[in-house]
Amino acid sequence: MRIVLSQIWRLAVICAWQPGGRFGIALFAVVFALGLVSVQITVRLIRWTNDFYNALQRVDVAEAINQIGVFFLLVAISAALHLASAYLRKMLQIRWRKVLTDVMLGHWLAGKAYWHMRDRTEHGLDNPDQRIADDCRIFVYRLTTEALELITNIVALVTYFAILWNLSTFPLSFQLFGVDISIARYMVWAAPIYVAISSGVTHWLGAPLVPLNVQQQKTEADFRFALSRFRGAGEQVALIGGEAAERRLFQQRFEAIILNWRQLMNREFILGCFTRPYMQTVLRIPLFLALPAFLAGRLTFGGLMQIGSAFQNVVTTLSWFIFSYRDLAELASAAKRLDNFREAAVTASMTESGTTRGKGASLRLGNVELHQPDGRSILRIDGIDVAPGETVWLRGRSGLGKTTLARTVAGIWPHGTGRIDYPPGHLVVLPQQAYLPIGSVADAAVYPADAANLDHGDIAAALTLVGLTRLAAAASLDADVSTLGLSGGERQRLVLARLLIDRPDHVLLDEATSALDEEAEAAVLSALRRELPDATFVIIAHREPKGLGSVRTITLE
Ligand SMILES: Nc1ncnc2c1ncn2[C@@H]1O[C@H](COP(=O)(O)OP(=O)(O)OP(=O)(O)O)[C@@H](O)[C@H]1O
Repeated sequence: MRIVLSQIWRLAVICAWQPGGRFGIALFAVVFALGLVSVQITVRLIRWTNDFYNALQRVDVAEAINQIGVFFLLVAISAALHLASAYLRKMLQIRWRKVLTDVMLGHWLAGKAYWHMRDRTEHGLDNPDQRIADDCRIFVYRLTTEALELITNIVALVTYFAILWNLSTFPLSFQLFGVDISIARYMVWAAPIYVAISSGVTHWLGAPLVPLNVQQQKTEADFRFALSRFRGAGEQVALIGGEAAERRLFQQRFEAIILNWRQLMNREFILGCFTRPYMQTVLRIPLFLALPAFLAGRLTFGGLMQIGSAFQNVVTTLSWFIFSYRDLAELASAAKRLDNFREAAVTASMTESGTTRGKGASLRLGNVELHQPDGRSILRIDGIDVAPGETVWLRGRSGLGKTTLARTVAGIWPHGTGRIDYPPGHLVVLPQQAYLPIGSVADAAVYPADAANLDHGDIAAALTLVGLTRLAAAASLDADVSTLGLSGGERQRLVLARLLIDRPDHVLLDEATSALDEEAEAAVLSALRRELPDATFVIIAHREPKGLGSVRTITLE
């Protein structure tokens, strides 16, 4: 329980204290104040019950009509308060959700945490996209709703209790085994005892809902991930005829949803067997309890209805925990997943590389040894020195560790030892898989820069130089790149065009031209060399790169 509360607290502090979130505190306060006014309206309604029913008992028509007017006025104020409160609460929710989402995105992207966490599927770390999109929404919605209700209910409780205390002046007197027993103000004591026992039972029955909710979110996300991954790999699956295998996977993942869903619905059913009858009895029990006093003539009819109404308010306010158990369970599970995710992202963003990185006159690797995450050795390099402006071809058998070396030079592979020195200037590493972002051809050609800040004439010229003349036309630059059906080679050319716009000082290409035929590769590489005459080129490839002038070959073993 303490852990859950501290998780909720940490996330709530993020929502409220980050820039942009503080105005939310003011909104929270206003909604809370509206809640207090609503409590006063309810108090007035309790008094109205007395006035109205006593008027009925006296058959006082004028007073009864007057009270009906008062009733409509109170209802109108109550409705206005409710609408204003709901509106402001939604403003608060979207504001805090934005803050929380921004913070989570920041943690995920900082220090390339998203990359270090990519294979982690422990509790709360799976499907980070869902953590950010869904859990931030659920958490903020539940937090604002439940926290406001909790605070308002505490204040309301004190108010209703005071009313009940003042009204319950009569004792309950009965005989037990010949002994006279009299319980003063028994209506006041009955309410909390009744609710305390019921809350205990609710918690006992509902506790398994928290882990079941966590698991439900996970299974849903796993299913959605399988579907979206399939969508992205449509061509490969279609070519190989993998529909049946994919279907099996979808079914497996959906079975997991069903399995957990059944447990969840059983548990909710068990809990409902208690809370549902409870909700209905709560409204009747006060009348039964106050009946002895009414029958003994200690209460008027209006007094009976008034005390019933006050008791009902105390019990329903105290019962907030019981009625909200399912929502509180959802809040707790969203907080748990988000807090675990946040912690893991912060830790991942601080992942330290085993290799020492420094500055030097050339790109120099000294005694570099690369490992797999479990510590097994991949590749050892005694020394490689690449002078600025030089062109080097790194070759080695498949699976030797060339891509891992490229990742190490790029600074994202942490498992290794040794030292790497970097010359002054800007280094760009391009992998074999050409990544095209969501957006236009121009966006893809300048990624990660913003196409809006660049001259489209320069972008068109770069595309022409890498052989993508058909994309260089103004209309094509604005076309959605995902709709063009670009071939593997065209995608690689598009990515290589970025070098002509970005103009880095040092370039490391990890099989970034592997989808081009030799002639096309030579044409693109010679265009790159011509346009970037002073740049260093390190090419990882299985065949010798042509078009770059004199090339030094280093064979890795
Ligand atoms: N994230 C990872 N976790 C565990 N092992 C990994 C990981 N990435 C790479 N490896 C292992 O490291 C070894 C080297 O892989 P790498 O991709 O660097 O080879 P490569 O020389 O680029 O191969 P190829 O020429 O086939 O592209 C392989 O045995 C691979 O399985």
